[in-house]
Amino acid sequence: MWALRAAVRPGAWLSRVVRGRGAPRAAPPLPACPHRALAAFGPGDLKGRGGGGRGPRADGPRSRTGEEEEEPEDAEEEEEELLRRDPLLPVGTQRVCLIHPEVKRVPGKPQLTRAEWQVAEAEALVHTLDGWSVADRMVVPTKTPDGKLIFGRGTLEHLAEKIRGSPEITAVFLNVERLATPTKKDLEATWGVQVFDRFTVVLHIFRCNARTREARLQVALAELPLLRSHLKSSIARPDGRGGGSRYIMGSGESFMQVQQRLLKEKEIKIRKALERLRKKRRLLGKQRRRQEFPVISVVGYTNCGKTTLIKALTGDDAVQPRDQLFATLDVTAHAGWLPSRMAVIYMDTIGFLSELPHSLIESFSATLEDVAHSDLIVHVRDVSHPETELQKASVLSTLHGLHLPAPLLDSVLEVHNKVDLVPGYSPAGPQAVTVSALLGHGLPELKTRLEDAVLRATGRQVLTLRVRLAGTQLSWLHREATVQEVDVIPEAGVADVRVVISSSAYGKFRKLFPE
Ligand SMILES: Nc1nc2c(ncn2[C@@H]2O[C@H](COP(=O)(O)OP(=O)(O)OP(=O)(O)O)[C@@H](O)[C@H]2O)c(=O)[nH]1
Ligand SMILES: [Mg+2]
Repeated sequence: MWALRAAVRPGAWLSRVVRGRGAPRAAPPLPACPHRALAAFGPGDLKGRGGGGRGPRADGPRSRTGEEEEEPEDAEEEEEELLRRDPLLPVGTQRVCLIHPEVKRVPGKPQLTRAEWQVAEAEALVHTLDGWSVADRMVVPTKTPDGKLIFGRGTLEHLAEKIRGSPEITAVFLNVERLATPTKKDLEATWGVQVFDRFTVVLHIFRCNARTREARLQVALAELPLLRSHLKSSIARPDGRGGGSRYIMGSGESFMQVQQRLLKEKEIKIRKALERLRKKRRLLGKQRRRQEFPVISVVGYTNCGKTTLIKALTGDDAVQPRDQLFATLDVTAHAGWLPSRMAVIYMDTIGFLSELPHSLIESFSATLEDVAHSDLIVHVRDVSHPETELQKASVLSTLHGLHLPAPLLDSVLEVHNKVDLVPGYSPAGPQAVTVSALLGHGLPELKTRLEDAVLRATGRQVLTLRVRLAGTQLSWLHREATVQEVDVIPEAGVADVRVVISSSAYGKFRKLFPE
C-alpha cells in the first residue's frame, strides 16, 4: 500500500469568488487628505487592495449566471458628482488644544468609558491626521454636553483666556459628537481659533481612507447632515445675506427650499447608487455561499491588528496593515487554507470605535451585513492596550446591535493579539487563543481552533471514503469536497480518501455512487 498526498490547488474559481469584493479603483485625488493616510496605499493598491489576484479587482466581476443587474453606463460619472471635494479640515500643520467635556457621573448609572480613555482616543484621532499634534489637553466638567452652550459663561471665559494666551494653539478639538454650526461659530468667535468636533475629524479620516466606490459614497451620505446644518446656519445669518426668504424668479421656491430640495435629491441619488453596489456585493456573497466556502469574519476594535492577522493567516502580501485608526474602511475578502487544506474566506472588516458618530454608524452598518452571513466570527483584541476590556465591551455591544443569528454570536472565537508586547501574558479564560499576528506566534494553534469551529458551524465532517479507482468518484470528490489524503490500494483497485465534506455534498455523493 502506498500513499499519495493530495495536492489542493487554490483553483481559479476560488480566486474569482474572493476577488469581486469591494471594487476599489483609481480614485481621483482627494484634496486636503493627510499624506500619512494616503501614503499607505502604494501605487499598486490603487488597482485593488487585494492585489496579487486575490483582492478585489477594479470593477467587480460580471456574474457568470447573468443574475447581475447591468450598471447604467454613466453610473460612475454620476457617482463622482455626488462626492464632495472641499476639505473638511484645514490643510497643513495644526497644534490642537484637546478639550474633553466631562459629564458629571449620575449616581447609580454605570459609566462604561473613562475620561482618560476618551482623551487618549481623541488624541489618537488627532495623530492620525497628517501634520496635526496635540499642544494641550483639558478635561472640563459640564452639565450640558449636548446643550447649545456646553460650558457655563465662567468656564467659557476661563478657556478663552487660556487659549488666547497660548499662541502655539492653532485649533480646538472639542471632544463632543456633534457641534451645531451656530455653537461652533460662537466658540470660534470667543476663542479666536477654529473649533472641530469628533464627527468632522472622524469623517475626515474616513474620507481620506475610503477607496472603494461603496466606502466613498457612504462617506458622502454621512456628510449630508453637516451640509444641512451649514445650510441652515448660513440662511439664518443675522445680516440676511443667507437669502433664505428670497424667491427664485418664477420657481415659487425660496433659496432655502431650492437648496434643501437639491440636498434631498442628492441623498436619494447616493442611496440609489449605494443600493446598486450593495446588490452586487450581496450577489457575490451568494456566489460564495453557493460554492460553499466557509466565511470567517474578522472583527475588532480599530487598530487591534485584524488586517495584520489576515495577512499572517493567508500570506497575502498585498494586505496593508497600518498603525492608524480606521485604516480599513471596506470589507475585503481573502482566501486562506486551514490545516485540513480546507479553503476558507477571511473577511477583513472596518474597526469599531466607542461612540462612533451616529450618521457614520448608519452609513457603514451595511458594510457589516456580510458579518451576519459568515459561518464564524473571530474577535481580535489588542491585549496590550490599557483599555482592552472596555474595547471588548464596546465591540460586543456593537455586535449585539447587528442582530446576528444567535449561534453565530454564541460561537465567537476570541483572539488575544499583540502578546509580544505583554511578556508572560496568559488569558483569563481557556477559550481565547493568544497570538502575535506581527511575529506569527500562535498561528498553528489558531488555525486548528478555526478549523474545529468552522467544521462545527458548517456541519462539515472529516470522513474516509473508499472509492473505486476506475470510476469518476475520485475526481468528483476533488471537485466537490476538500481531499486531504488518498491511500491507494492497487491490488484491490480502490483508494481510501480522507475528505472534508459538507452534509449536502456527502448526500449527493451517496446518491451518485451508492455503496
Ligand atoms: N507588536 C505588535 N503589533 C501588532 C500586532 N498586530 C498588529 N500590530 C500593529 O498594530 C497596528 C495596526 O494593525 P492593523 O492590522 O492595521 O489593525 P486593524 O485592526 O486592521 O486596524 P483598522 O483597520 O484601522 O481597524 C499596525 O502597526 C500593526 O503592525 C502584533 O501582534 N504585535
Ligand atoms: Mg484593518
